[in-house]
Amino acid sequence: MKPVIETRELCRFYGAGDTLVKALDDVNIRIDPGEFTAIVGPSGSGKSTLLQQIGGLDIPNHGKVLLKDKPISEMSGKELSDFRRDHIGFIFQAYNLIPVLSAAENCEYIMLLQGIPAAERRERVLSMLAQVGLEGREDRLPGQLSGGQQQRVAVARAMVSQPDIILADEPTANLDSQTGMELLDMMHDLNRNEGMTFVFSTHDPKIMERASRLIYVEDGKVIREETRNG
Ligand SMILES: Nc1ncnc2c1ncn2[C@@H]1O[C@H](COP(=O)(O)OP(=O)(O)OP(=O)(O)O)[C@@H](O)[C@H]1O
Repeated sequence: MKPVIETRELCRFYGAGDTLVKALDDVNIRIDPGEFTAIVGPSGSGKSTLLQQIGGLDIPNHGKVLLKDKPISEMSGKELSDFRRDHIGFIFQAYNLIPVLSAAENCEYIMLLQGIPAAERRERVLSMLAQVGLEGREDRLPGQLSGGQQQRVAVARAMVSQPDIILADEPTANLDSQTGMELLDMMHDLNRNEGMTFVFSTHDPKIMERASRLIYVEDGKVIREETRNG
C-alpha cells in the first residue's frame, strides 16, 4: 500500500548554539490510507512541530515530507499553498472558524477557492454538517455555537474539500472531557465510514485510547509506535 504521508530524516531546529532546540530530530514516520493515528507525548516533545511539517506549514532544516510520494517540503510559495488547500485538511485547537461567516459558509469557503460550482458546494456542505450532527444549525455564526459544535464545524470544513488526510493539532484541548470524547468518536466514525485518514495530536490518555495507532514522541524523536484494534 502506498503511504499517504512519509517523513524521511525530518529535522526542525530552533535557535542556535546554547539555545538550540531540536524540536524534531531525525523523524521517520509513515501514515497509510485509512489510519486513525495519534501523535502523543509530553508538552514540548514536538507534536505540533511534526503536524506543521506534515501539513507543509513550515520548512524543515533537514530531511523531507512526502505526500503521496510528492516532496511537499521542497515546494514553495503558491505551489505549496495550492497543494495544501487541495490535499490537506486542518483542525486546530482553537477551531479557527471565520467569526462573520455561518457554519455553512465556513465549510463552503475552501470549495469556493477550489472553483466547485455553487449547487455542489451547498449539497456537500449540508450533507457534511448533518454527518457531524449539526443539521438545522447551518446558518448559525460560530459565536452562536458551543465549543464542541464549533469544533464539529471545523471537522466538517476539513472533510468537505475531500483532502487526502486530515491533521488535527490537539483538537480536544479546549473541550471538556465528555465533549472531547464525543468529538473523537465522531471523527472515528468518519474515519470508518468515509475512509478518511486522520492524524491528531494529544497528551490526554483517554483520547489516546481512541486511536488505532499511536506514535510516541519525546524530545523531538519517535521513541515508540503501537498499533491497536481501535
Ligand atoms: N517557533 C519556535 N521558536 C522556538 N522554539 C520553538 C518554536 N516552536 C516550538 N519550539 C520548541 O520546540 C519544542 C517542541 O515544541 P512543540 O510545540 O512542537 O511541542 P508539543 O509537543 O506540541 O507541545 P504542547 O503539547 O505543549 O503543544 C519545544 O521545546 C518548543 O519550545
